[in-house]
Amino acid sequence: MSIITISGVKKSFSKNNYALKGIDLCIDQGDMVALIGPSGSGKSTLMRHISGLTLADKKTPSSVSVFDTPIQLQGKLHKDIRRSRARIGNVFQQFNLISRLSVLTNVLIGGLSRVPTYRSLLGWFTDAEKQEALNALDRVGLREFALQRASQLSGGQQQRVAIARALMQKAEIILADEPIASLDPESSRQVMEILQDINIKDGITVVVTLHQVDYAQKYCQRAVALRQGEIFFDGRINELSRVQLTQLYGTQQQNQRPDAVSNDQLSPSFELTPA
Ligand SMILES: Nc1ncnc2c1ncn2[C@@H]1O[C@H](COP(=O)(O)OP(=O)(O)OP(=O)(O)O)[C@@H](O)[C@H]1O
Repeated sequence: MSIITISGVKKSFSKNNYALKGIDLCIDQGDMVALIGPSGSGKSTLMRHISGLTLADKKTPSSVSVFDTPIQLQGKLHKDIRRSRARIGNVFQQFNLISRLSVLTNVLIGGLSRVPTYRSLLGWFTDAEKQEALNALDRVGLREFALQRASQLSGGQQQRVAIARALMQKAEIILADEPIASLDPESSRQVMEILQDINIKDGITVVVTLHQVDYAQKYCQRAVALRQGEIFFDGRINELSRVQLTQLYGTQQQNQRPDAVSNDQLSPSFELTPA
């Protein structure tokens, strides 16, 4: 069953310069999808359309829906956007925590949409909510850090707190935009394993943008590859051939960030289907 449906999405930030050139995409409930492609291919822009943080061009008919409820229609936010957003957890490259607050409070904030407004304004949380937040921290292996300030945690730990916050939110979809871009390999592995764990055990749909193709191959079943604002590949990741990867990353070398994967960076350890 399709849980995210994107149809006809075009986005230009300046005249005749399209970041997205008409995207049609369905993502099924329970999928773990890697959104890959060279720097500037439109991955973040597409993710932001799903959460309604960026609006499609108004000139073209387009829609983005989650759970059959529109997020945006023809470039206009839908009136029920708050309800839909409450079901989507966002994990960004920049960890997006409130650094002066404790780890526990940051996780509790994930549940704010479910508590009465007066309690959320006062920051009052029940024992049951605190226990739930501690359980979420357990899932990401950070229970013992609950009372520390978020700013005292490493980048990888902060990213795991952001995932715990999405669990507390009871998000049914997690959109993770470059969650491991600034992390070392060990922290990257931990973050990806946690995303995989909650995808498998909790059935949470995960869409993750990645620069590192090897992480996509290791943790995701499906890849959607963007190139110059268009879908270049959509299918099982083990069907993405080395030739296709060369076509994908070989055409926009001049636009790539230094940390983005390039042809000659493709590690020999990649298990690619022969072309
Ligand atoms: N707010 C913006 N204003 C102007 N141009 C933008 C804006 N956001 C994105 N773009 C442009 O849209 C295109 C797609 O950018 P986007 O960030 O979606 O690509 P990406 O694939 O996520 O890249 P990266 O992997 O480097 O994050 C790029 O040409 C970018 O410069």
